[in-house]
Amino acid sequence: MSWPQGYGLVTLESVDSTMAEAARRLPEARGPLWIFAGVQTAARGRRGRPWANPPGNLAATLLMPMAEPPGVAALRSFVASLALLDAFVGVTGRAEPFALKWPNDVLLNGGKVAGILLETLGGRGAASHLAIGIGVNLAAAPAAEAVEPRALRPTALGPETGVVVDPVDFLGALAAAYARREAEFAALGFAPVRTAWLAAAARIGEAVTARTGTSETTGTFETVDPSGNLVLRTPRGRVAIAAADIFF
Ligand SMILES: O=C(O)CCCC[C@@H]1SC[C@@H]2NC(=O)N[C@@H]21
Repeated sequence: MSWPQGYGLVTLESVDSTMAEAARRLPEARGPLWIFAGVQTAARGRRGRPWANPPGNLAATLLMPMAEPPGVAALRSFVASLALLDAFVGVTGRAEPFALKWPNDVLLNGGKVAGILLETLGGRGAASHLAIGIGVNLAAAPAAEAVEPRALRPTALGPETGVVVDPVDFLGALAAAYARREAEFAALGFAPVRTAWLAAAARIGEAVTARTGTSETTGTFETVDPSGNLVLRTPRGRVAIAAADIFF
């Protein structure tokens, strides 16, 4: 495995959550650090949901120093989802079964194969680090009944494609892809990331529903704007949504 220069790596057999481990390692964190675990006993997903982590799946968090304002740093969820897409294409040799779902899920044949959880950490007043947690269903997916009623069907790379990948090998592909995408983001900003993300986006031009805690908005998925917001065309006009769960 060729590991990207400047990125540290911690490998753990078992941990509660690589997100919790990232928070514990914050005091001694210097540059970007990947934290990989073979097993997680208390993995968490977006919006406080539990995340199933059977053995053979990838669980990792990238702890990144964060120099920009939170809104810009958060665009790394698009950087990370593109890196995941690159890694999937690299290990399978196929691009067409994969797509990206706003804000940062990766789909395989329309099912969810990977999720990303972004958290800010540290600092007094302003956060000093970003923790990018990545879970990939390589070997097994949770049962459909284990996810929310309208959520996408979970799927896993091995059972769906016949491509069996060891989590450590996948991490190598992901870390290399992330380093390339991060370098592009640092040099050129969000524009090329946005263009590449939109080229792989699921359901552009189709009706989707965005659910925030209290309300739902249904509209045609037009684009993702230069701030990373989801843009829906609705009977009331165009609506830009910063954070929501999307249902197809
Ligand atoms: O809800 C989602 O789609 C995001 C899932 C993120 C899961 C990963 S697994 C590695 C890291 N550790 C955690 O506890 N969660 C993230």
